[in-house]
Amino acid sequence: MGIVIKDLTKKYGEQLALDKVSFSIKNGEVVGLLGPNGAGKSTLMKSITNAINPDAGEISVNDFNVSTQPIETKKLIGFLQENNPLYMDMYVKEYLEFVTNMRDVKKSKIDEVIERVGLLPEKHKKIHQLSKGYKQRVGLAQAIISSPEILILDEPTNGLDPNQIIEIREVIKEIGREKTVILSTHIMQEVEALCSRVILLNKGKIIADQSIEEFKGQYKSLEEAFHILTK
Ligand SMILES: Nc1ncnc2c1ncn2[C@@H]1O[C@H](COP(=O)(O)OP(=O)(O)OP(=O)(O)O)[C@@H](O)[C@H]1O
Repeated sequence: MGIVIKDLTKKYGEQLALDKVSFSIKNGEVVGLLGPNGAGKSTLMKSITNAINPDAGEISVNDFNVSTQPIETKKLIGFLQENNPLYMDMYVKEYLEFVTNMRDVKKSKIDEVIERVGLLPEKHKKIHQLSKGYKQRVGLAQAIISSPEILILDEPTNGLDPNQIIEIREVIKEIGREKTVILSTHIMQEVEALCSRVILLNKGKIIADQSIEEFKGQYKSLEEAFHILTK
């Protein structure tokens, strides 16, 4: 059960983005995925969610194989993608209604999720009229609307103001009490606030995989660990 990844490899042309990456995540863990720009974090997240096809290796989610049983695995996962692709011409509610239709989710979840991610004051707007932070909330809303067992968030607080960062972190924290969460971020504070474990990627390889406590035992801070391990 959980997420099991074996020897995952992905190349874009000559660029090796993931190089035989292997690890497992137990259900209920909240894992921070860290690494410098271009380390392979988004590629890894897109592979787990079946948004791209790896060249080699295997991924299973709750014992379903991501490449051969995509329907089963997609039902288990909510995904907030990097750059948060949304239908800009739709109203917030209209878009979330579209998502509920696609994923076979009850319409009653729409109002619940709008409130949960703090979209109430902006719900009457079209998505293109929203500020970046509120667009990010719509992305988070679509990721959690089906109450997925696993939530994968690619830089979820990117572009948010400090107040919004705190609010969105609270939402993620609450979800992380019950569900499995993998999130990528460049903000070390965020990892410390939300995650119990860190997987550090560099040039497509895992260079560290341990608990926050273990990192803190070995280094002055998570920032120092990142700096020393990735330079
Ligand atoms: N569609 C693509 N075509 C070609 N190369 C790509 C593509 N997507 C990613 N890459 C390359 O793969 C490598 C890993 O990129 P990826 O986006 O997974 O890194 P990342 O860790 O998420 O980086 P960042 O922190 O900057 O978001 C990089 O060298 C990147 O240029």
